[in-house]
Amino acid sequence: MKNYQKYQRGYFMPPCESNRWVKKEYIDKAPVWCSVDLRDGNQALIIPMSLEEKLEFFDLLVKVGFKEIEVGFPAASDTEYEFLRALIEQDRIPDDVTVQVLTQARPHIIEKTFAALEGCKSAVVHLYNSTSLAQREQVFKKPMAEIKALAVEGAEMLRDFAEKTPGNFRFEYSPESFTGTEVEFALDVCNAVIDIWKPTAERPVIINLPATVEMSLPHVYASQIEYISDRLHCRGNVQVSLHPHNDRGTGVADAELGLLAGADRIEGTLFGNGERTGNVDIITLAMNMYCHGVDPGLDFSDMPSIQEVYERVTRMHVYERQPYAGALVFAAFSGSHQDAIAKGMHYREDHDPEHWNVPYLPIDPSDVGRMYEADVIRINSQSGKGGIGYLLEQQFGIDMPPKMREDFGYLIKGISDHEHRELQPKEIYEVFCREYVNVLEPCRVDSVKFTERGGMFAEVGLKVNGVSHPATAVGTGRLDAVSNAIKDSTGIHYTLVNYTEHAMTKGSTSDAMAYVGIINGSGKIVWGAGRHNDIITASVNALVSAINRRDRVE
Ligand SMILES: CC(=O)SCCNC(=O)CCNC(=O)[C@H](O)C(C)(C)COP(=O)(O)OP(=O)(O)OC[C@H]1O[C@@H](n2cnc3c(N)ncnc32)[C@H](O)[C@@H]1OP(=O)(O)O
Ligand SMILES: CC(C)C(=O)C(=O)O
Repeated sequence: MKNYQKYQRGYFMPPCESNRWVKKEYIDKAPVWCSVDLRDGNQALIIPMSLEEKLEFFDLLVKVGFKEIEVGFPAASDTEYEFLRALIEQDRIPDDVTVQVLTQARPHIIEKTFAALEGCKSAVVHLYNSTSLAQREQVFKKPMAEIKALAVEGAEMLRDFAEKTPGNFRFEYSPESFTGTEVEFALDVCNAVIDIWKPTAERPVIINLPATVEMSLPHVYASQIEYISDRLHCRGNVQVSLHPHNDRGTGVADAELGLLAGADRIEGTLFGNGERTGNVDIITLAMNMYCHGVDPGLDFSDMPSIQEVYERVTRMHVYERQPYAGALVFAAFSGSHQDAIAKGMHYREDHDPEHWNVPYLPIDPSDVGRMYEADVIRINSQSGKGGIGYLLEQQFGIDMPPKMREDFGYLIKGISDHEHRELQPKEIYEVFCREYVNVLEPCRVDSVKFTERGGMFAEVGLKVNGVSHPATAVGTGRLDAVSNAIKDSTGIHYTLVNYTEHAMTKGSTSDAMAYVGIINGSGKIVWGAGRHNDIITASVNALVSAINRRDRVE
């Protein structure tokens, strides 16, 4: 990367300190949200949305709860124009939703914009012109005064057209390329526009300060916002709006620090679609507030359907690691994360079900329509006993003793490692059943009869390789008696060290599951499990399974 000297910082710091925002800790109330998916998002697509697709997306935005929606640039194309006409003529704009349209400061474009708005009950008309040093020098080739005049003339045209067009119109002005504009100049232009529009409490004006291209660290942007916000004319009747892009990957930080710096409103898109690296992702912003306990005023509780519509109509793909929405953002493959999540979920159930504080999961996946079963604990060679055991417990009601979880964990990791793939819960369950449960060859017990004779006496109908080995013995309990009988009759050496059992809680079954651990001839612990609707049979099967598996563990 030898060409770095080609670049220089192109932003402008405010002329005096503006950093009160630093002392604020978090965003304590939702801003006014404006979706620009149908305009900025749309103008960045390889194939812009069709009219039908825009209608479907509009309905989705309304459902999510947006009250301000930039529906397009009606002078740009027939589709943009017709889309706004369809919204108006088909009466598809709910009373509590305001549509917004974008226009350049050019008479024929403004005229066409107002023509498209005919019959619209209320709208925000959004005027922009670029004010940056680079655009003044290279694109418009005009000095500051002429650029300001362009804004002023545009503002006057909007005012005049609004006066003669029926409807309730509010105005928005963007000094486009704000981040490359001298801050005092941006302020001067914005104030000149405000002076023309004369905002009132009933008809406030929006001043939108876009990070058209992100050029600085987010704290610089925040300082610029605070400087301007403090000095705007009629500030009480002006909404300061932000429109961050994401060129440096810090669009969300721009928006958040900008809100701390005094902004009232955010323009952005779902999943951060938009020009180049995109507009700020409103889902991330809203969910960041949500997980600080602040109501964002937007509803993302059915993220999978939102994503489905978005991907279909934009032909974009939601990245697997996209905050709050990506397919993998709640997934834990690694053992220590899974273990902590499993323990955290149990802790929550037992101690504080009202609140969420589960390690590694900043929000409860079910709040955005994601499933614990499918989305959280996922098994591959990085996984551990905690997660694997938790998965079997949650999905199949298998609650192994801790030491057996370890044994099974290594078995599953090994399979995933050798096959080099993720294992699905059902496969894991099948391995568990195949490997441990009711392993009844070469030994099997077909019948047991217990009587009390100075201890528990067992008569065991034992078969080894299909040959009957009737056996009897006394023990301290039923399982001990059966175990002694098997040992005496077969000469197999082992020590029974662990026994647990539980009723199966998943599925419509009255089965019991029993687990037995024995120490084999090499001094290693070997596990077996037994499943049956009779608890004694389940426990005998668990013992026999462990005995039959004893040579599998070296
Ligand atoms: C940062 C943003 O996202 S801004 C929004 C950008 N979005 C879009 O541009 C999508 C929609 N745009 C379009 O469809 C077209 O550009 C139209 C219909 C608006 C205009 O089309 P055309 O006039 O054919 O072409 P074009 O956009 O190249 O016009 C450039 C001219 O407009 C001027 N211009 C550009 N922006 C503005 C503005 N905001 N206000 C006034 N004049 C402007 C340029 O200086 C240039 O002037 P010149 O003809 O004297 O050289
Ligand atoms: C029109 C303006 C707000 C814009 O889209 C931008 O600056 O990115």
